[in-house]
Amino acid sequence: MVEKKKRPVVIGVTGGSGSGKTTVSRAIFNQLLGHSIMILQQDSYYKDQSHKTMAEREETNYDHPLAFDSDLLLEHLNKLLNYEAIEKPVYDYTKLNRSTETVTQEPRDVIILEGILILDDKRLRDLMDIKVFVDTDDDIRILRRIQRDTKERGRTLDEVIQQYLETVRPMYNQFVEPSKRYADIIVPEGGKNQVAIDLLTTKIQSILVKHGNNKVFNNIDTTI
Ligand SMILES: Nc1ncnc2c1ncn2[C@@H]1O[C@H](COP(=O)(O)OP(=O)(O)O)[C@@H](O)[C@H]1O
Ligand SMILES: Nc1ccn([C@@H]2O[C@H](COP(=O)(O)O)[C@@H](O)[C@H]2O)c(=O)n1
Repeated sequence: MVEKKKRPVVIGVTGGSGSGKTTVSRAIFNQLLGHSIMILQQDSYYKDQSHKTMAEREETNYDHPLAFDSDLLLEHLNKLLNYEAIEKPVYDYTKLNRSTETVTQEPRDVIILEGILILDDKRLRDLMDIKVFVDTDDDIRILRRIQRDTKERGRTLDEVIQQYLETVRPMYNQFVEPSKRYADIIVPEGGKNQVAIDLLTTKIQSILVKHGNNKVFNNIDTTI
């Protein structure tokens, strides 16, 4: 009998900033802990800005597709699909730049690709087995963002509001929300939507079997 070539399963999780993408991705990750699984965040692939001054970096539109090194992300995703390890970039929010360090990411059977603009890029979309859009009202998302950016990213309320009005909201309307049409599943209530998480994990397990990955692995590396 000819043995089927194994192929990892790719789940794309998108939605606006603060919608609950990370929470949903972690919920799926935790529910599939027995499998070989990883989360790849689009945020790690913000373009290198070493040639820019700090003032110039503050001017960057971080919600536009051109802010990301999508070619590198695509190259890495293709490597992971071939069961090759990647040197994942590390983003440093304090420097508004990619760090000089990289992290070795070993391939896994389940790849959760998470980020605001992953469904906007057809090349990435075409590699996904399941496309998920986490749908959360704008007012909830901005409130979450204010909390996160003032507590964890050292930004003032005025800065958060200005960035939201100048780039986050218009880019969401132009690129993120329209990408919802490509989603297989739209998840309201994000990580708290246990029915959606259960349905997704069951579907992932059935695709794993179809892709020749019917073994349950011990998760050696649980770093995200
Ligand atoms: N369904 C939910 N109910 C309440 N709080 C939530 C829910 N989903 C996410 N959060 C909280 O909202 C914040 C943003 O969620 P996160 O998953 O990081 O969003 P994203 O990755 O889309 O920016 C986090 O503090 C998280 O704990
Ligand atoms: N230097 C940066 C880089 C990114 N952002 C914001 O992050 C958001 C995406 O991440 P989420 O976890 O919130 O989805 C995006 O909306 C960028 O505006 C930033 O503020 N500064």
